Amino acid sequence: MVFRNLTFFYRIMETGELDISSPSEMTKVSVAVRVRPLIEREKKGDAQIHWQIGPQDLRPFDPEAKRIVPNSSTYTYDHVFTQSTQTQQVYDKVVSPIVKQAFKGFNGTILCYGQTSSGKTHTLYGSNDDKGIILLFADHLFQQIKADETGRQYIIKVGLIEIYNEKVSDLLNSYNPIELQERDGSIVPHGLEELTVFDIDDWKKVTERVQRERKIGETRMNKESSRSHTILRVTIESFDLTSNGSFDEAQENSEQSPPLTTAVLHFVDLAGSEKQSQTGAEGERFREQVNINMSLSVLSRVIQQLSEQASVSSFEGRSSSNDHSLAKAMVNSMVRTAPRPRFINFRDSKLTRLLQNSLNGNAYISMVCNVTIASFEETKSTLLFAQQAKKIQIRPKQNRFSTKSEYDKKLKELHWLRIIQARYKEEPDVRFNPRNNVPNIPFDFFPLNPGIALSLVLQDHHYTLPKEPYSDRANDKVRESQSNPSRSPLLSSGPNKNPKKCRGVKVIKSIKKCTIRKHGSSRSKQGNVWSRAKKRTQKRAYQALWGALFWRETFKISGPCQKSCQNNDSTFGNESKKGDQVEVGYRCKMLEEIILD
Ligand SMILES: Nc1ncnc2c1ncn2[C@@H]1O[C@H](COP(=O)(O)OP(=O)(O)OP(=O)(O)O)[C@@H](O)[C@H]1O
Repeated sequence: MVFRNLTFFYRIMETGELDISSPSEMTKVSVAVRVRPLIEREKKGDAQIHWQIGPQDLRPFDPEAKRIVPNSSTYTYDHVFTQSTQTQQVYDKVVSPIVKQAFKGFNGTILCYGQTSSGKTHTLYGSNDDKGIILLFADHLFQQIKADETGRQYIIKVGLIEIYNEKVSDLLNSYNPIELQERDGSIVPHGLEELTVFDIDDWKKVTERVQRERKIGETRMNKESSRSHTILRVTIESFDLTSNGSFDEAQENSEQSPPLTTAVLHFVDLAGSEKQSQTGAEGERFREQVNINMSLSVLSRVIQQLSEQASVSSFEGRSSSNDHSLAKAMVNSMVRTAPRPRFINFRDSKLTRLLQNSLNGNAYISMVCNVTIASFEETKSTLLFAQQAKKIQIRPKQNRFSTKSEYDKKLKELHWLRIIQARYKEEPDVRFNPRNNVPNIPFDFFPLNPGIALSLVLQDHHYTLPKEPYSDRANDKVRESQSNPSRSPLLSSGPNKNPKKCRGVKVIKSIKKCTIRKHGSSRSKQGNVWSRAKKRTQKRAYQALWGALFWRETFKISGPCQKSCQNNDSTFGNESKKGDQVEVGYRCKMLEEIILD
């Protein structure tokens, strides 16, 4: 045990890298400090140098005496990046190990922290001559997917959450409000609509939107200061389709590659803490500043509580592995007297509530603390925060799914997405400039809600799936399974053991009805709620209209339904010929599932 720990320790000392090769081990948050170059404002103001940068540390520097402050503390971190470092180097050391783990189903969080104008946004979003982490991540992600020769399939979804004045909203979807709900002990952003991205071009379109929609404002310290915290949430789902869609066969290989894993990555761009005297904020800017500072001080408190908790549990860990009774008694008495926080104040701000799952240990965390050597107090405060964060212990778990129904559900989603992708590939403009008299539909109306789209398209008709909707290696498997219904992951075959009522035709809505439908109408008579509800309705109608056109082209109309399922009392499949049985069963099943969604 001692030997293993020592090896682990030396590996960190040698490489300076976070070791996340053995996921069951408790590990620590990886903390890096990035020093930005002096900016125009500082150069003009004859800024003085207050910090000396070492290979892995920073020390206070006396600009008058031109030497390190005697007897001062040394602040040491996993990595220290100097003014000349490009973000690519930051990415390789800090983010890349987390992304590699995400491909195996482990969550990750990359958090940029620092005072206002210290370089957080630059690190995440970059500039013309220095690509930011978000774009470097996308390159890495799609390269890795392309290079995967195991036949695994991936679904990538992106959402953008903004916390502005303690209000949480969906930045890519008309600022719809997001509610933070607790489900099975995890915090879920309820109401967040994630976009599916298929390639790097999609990704660039999303990040352009992010840059446009982020709330920025000018202060004395920064011309483009973030006025909100933004969290880019990326979900990577990966499937093993090598077993021809058969869950049992996939399970057999599950040790090396589980049939279905999912990982959530958060890229957090925090607004920087600010002093009113420095920024000169007034009115709305001042209100924003108060909220930013409040949520950051809660974050600091939470980080401190978690680090105290980690010290207590490491005492406990040592005491249990030590057999010497006197030493054990001493350590136990220290543990009893050590300050153990009764609870962690996650609920005190929306930011900490949203990051609760990650900070609580179920995610690999890397923090990039941005500083400038031109300021003493602000940089010291960031360095102290980073020291606390270093102590937090984490033990992420692999998110793997093990039930057949979860697997089948995901396969079906993958199938739908592939159809959309194939359609989109043939005609890239269709996603952004749909034709057929539909005015410009903003990007966030995609991917369309298949339930609404189908409900419109299927009003009078039944449709058959195109025979060859797409062509690539993994999709051949799906096609193969379609031609062999007994192995199909998507279609039900043979006599239906649990016949259900066909509800498809009954619940279909017309476009008109959909347009006038009001969401949240129970509270709709009061001010904002009404207009928000109206906005959503309008969006949904657009979505539906466009969806109808989209699907009408994708699916072939096979004429009005002549089959027994048109009658609401009948059960699907029972009275059809053998050849029809699968088709009708699938159609009805799909309708029922999607419309009730
Ligand atoms: N590594 C860097 N190289 C070159 N310029 C940088 C670097 N980091 C930051 N800057 C410049 O410093 C200024 C402030 O950076 P940025 O807006 O990223 O700060 P911030 O921490 O996000 O500030 P705020 O909290 O106010 O939003 C910008 O002009 C940016 O271009």
